[in-house]
Amino acid sequence: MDPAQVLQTVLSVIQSQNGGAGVFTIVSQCRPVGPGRLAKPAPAALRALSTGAVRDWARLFLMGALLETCRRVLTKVWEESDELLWLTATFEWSDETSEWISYWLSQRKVFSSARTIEVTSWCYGLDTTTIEGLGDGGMGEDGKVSFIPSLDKTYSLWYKGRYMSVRREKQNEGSYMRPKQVLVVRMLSRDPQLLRDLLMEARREYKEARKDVIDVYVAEGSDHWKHVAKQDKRPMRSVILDSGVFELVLDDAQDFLRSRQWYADRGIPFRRGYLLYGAPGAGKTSMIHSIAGELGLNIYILSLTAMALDDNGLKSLIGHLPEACIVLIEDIDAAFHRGMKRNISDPEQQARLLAAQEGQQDGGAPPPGRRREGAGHEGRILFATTNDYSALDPALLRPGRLDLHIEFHLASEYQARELFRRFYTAADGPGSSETKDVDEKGGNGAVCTSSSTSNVSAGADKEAEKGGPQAGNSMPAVPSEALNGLPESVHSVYVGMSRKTANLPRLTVDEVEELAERFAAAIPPRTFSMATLQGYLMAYKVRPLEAIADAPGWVEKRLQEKLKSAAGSSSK
Ligand SMILES: Nc1ncnc2c1ncn2[C@@H]1O[C@H](COP(=O)(O)OP(=O)(O)OP(=O)(O)O)[C@@H](O)[C@H]1O
Repeated sequence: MDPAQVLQTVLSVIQSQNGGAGVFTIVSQCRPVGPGRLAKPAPAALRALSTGAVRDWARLFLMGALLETCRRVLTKVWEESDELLWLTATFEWSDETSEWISYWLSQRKVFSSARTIEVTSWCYGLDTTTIEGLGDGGMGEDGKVSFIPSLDKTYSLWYKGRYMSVRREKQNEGSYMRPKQVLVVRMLSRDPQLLRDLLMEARREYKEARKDVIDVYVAEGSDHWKHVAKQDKRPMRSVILDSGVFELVLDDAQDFLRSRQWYADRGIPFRRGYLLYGAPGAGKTSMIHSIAGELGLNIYILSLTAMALDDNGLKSLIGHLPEACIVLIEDIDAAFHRGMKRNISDPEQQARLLAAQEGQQDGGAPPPGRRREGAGHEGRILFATTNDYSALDPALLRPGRLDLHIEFHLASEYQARELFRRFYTAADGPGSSETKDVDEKGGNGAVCTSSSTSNVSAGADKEAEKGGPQAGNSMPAVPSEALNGLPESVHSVYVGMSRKTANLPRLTVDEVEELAERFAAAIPPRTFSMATLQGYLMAYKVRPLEAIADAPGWVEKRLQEKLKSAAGSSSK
């Protein structure tokens, strides 16, 4: 028998048993075997449209509709109950708030007991967990590694007696279709205060853990600041400047940060810009880092030469800055010197944008979720540095753009003496106590006139830092003439000191003072940069007496080199 016929028969039987409830129709795709065709398909098709069949279709349809409705109702109820029962907060992974939560988590048991975790030696600005035994394994600073939540993994824990979950996941909502990562925190509670408490607690712990460090970010693309370094705060006293310069800038910046209302009342844009210019290696960058530490602000470095940014890109980057931070543009002359054409259209616009100022004013309102601190502490401070003041576009120098222009000079006698003194004073030794007042000091601080400095080749520093023939920790006998006139105690400290104990010689304050005087007397003022002097002393790390003895020869050699290079460049 034709298989189709067999099937047809079976189905007819089923249909008759069902009283016509289920109707199945088969249209044979097979070619008829015999001369006859498939037994009358037309009645089957007609049967499919019979009253019973229509009723069955309707039933089927109704059942489907019912199921779908149930599904939707349940989903809605679930969503509603979710809203009712849970608190949910989403943190952008690239935002600092995520770091607060990650750090807070890292201090909880959840990470020590988790079976899946992401480990990185890159600290994301965090000192989270130390794994013992990794200290010498090159895994992060002091063997510290960061534990961060794994992607798409949910971590559960209890907060103030409430169940809470944390999940790091990707969302396809990032700009330019880049998926963005978020940290989703959920709490089984109806009290939103709980979430605020968590946030405050996480922030407090995070800030406490980081009170001695600052973060450095660089611009990446037009909408992202990449964390590149975590630095210990540089003590103010380690930057030796002419009297009053550091204090002038620090006081001004502190005053600015406290004056938001003052600016608002007078309709003056809340911004402050400083231009540090002058000799290379004079301490411009060092001062900015130290001031950032004093103000507790992170540094955002904008490299205008390295990035092909147009107006919009720059605005967008500025819009992605936290409201309280330091923006640093190094070598601003390279980006905007006279006559140089950038993508950014007019110089006025350049200056406005370079001031890296209020997002609102430039139309670049900070996106939601950016850090907002107490109103009194908000404010971005711009530092721009240059070695070539005269090359700057006048638009950048107009009043109201970069408010204070501070000139940095080559080392004065005072600076040379202070450098020596601090170099050879043990941090915990007798010389570490309050430094004495020194009579001779440099200029009066902020200078707005043109620079009269001469540049020193950076190569000099490098050579000295490499150590040259004298570098190293070996302790040859100190030339006796270097000891002439020095107190006995000093002799005993240096002569025959073993390599092992040759960390930092113990000298009394007076002894260091005396040596520092002699060093400063050997260095002609305003001739070498502080970086150059530091490089020289590095080669005599634990040999201050030799540093003094060799200084005249070194100065002579350097001066001759300078003369030669000056003659070479003038003959060209
Ligand atoms: N005034 C200073 N006090 C203490 N150290 C200094 C001083 N100036 C320079 N140094 C040391 O010299 C090195 C270079 O200094 P820094 O980068 O701050 O100079 P700079 O003026 O920014 O140079 P450039 O203009 O070339 O960028 C650093 O290691 C720093 O510690």
